[in-house]
Amino acid sequence: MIADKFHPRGIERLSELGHEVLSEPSLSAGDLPETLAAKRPEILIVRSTKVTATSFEAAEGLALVIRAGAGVNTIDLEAASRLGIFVANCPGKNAIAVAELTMGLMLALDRRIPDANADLRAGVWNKKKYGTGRGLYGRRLGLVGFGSIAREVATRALAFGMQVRAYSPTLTAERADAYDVEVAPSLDALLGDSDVVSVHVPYRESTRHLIGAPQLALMPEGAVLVHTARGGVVDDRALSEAVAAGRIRAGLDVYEDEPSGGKAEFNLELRKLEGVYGTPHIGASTQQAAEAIAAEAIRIVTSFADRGVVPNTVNLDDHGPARHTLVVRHHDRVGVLASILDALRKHQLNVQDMHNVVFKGAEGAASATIAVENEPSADLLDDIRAHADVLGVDLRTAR
Ligand SMILES: NC(=O)C1=CN([C@@H]2O[C@H](COP(=O)(O)OP(=O)(O)OC[C@H]3O[C@@H](n4cnc5c(N)ncnc54)[C@H](O)[C@@H]3O)[C@@H](O)[C@H]2O)C=CC1
Ligand SMILES: O=C(O)CCC(=O)C(=O)O
Repeated sequence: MIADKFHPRGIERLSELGHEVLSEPSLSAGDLPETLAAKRPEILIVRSTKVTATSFEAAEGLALVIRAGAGVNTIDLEAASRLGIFVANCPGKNAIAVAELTMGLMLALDRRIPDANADLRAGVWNKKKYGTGRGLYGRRLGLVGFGSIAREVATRALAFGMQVRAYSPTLTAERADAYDVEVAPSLDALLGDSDVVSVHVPYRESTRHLIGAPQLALMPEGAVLVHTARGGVVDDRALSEAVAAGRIRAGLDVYEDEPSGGKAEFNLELRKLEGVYGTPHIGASTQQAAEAIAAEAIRIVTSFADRGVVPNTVNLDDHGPARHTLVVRHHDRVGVLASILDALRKHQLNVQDMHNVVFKGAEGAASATIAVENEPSADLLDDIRAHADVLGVDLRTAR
């Protein structure tokens, strides 16, 4: 079931691949639980439609939710994990589109293109007022976050001759170097030393109001904030005050309280300020991005439907508590794995992760790698070794 707008060719392709596709482009988050309960899809694809705990609880048979985009803050990941439902996204596939809009907002702010155009449409030639842009060349751009989108912005800003610095808690000098970008020592240092700040971090509890009044106060007089990440990362009220005071200007694609549908009334005061240029969350909305997102969503559906493997999962405990891994080499015969698991059960050892590979050749041997929650005892290792079809057992422990 696709509970949002999706590329028509993507829908066709899913049908060609033999999937029964139910397209519900105008379904609201409120209607989702009932529709999921009635239609019982195995896979749900969403864009902006919120998937709440109520939806997950109503969706019997649902195994996978695909976010046809990057941010997953509209999906209740805890509820999904509690019910054993995979959630995957399409990372990086709309990054170029967002980077292009970011550059558009930067240029629009510098040359005041929207106002100049509005005046021109109204029959006013005002070269005097609009011929005052400072130019982007040589200006300092500060990127908050350095993921897929920020890197695409960096490439484009460097081509404009800007000096680019970035702050992310995980950014190393080596990685920044590869992109000709400098690392800022802290968010505060970046904000205090940039002519343009562009925000590219996900929304989470820890990034809520990452840019609030104290951070905005650090930005130099006349600086510009571009925000295409997610409503809530910037404190819109504090931003309103800073812009209304004439200290900074802003280019925005996302807002704290924005409609999730395609068309709605939107009366946020912030959008009326002269120092703000805004777009209605269209960062990802190019044909190219829609095609790339649809292709990635189809890849995920195919992998899951054919092999049960979900690429790009965002709710798996990848670095789970398992420190101990058993590597059991065994004859590739029916029942051997069941016997190994039986031994683990007898010793009350919980499996965290498991996979089995088969060696090439006629006399089949295989190897099972089993990550377990607690340290296996010597008795357990002996029990497994005692099995006639077990060729060897090793215990690996992460340091
Ligand atoms: N306007 C639009 O239409 C779109 C908006 N987005 C938003 O942009 C966000 C970023 O997208 P990507 O670059 O693709 O994600 P990404 O996951 O590739 O990069 C996120 C970056 O943020 C950094 N980060 C996390 N917490 C941070 C913090 N407290 N301070 C500084 N850096 C921090 C991470 O280290 C990483 O470098 C998405 O989560 C989504 O909310 C994404 C696509 C379209
Ligand atoms: O699908 C959209 O238009 C929103 C894209 C977005 O915000 C994201 O990918 O995180």
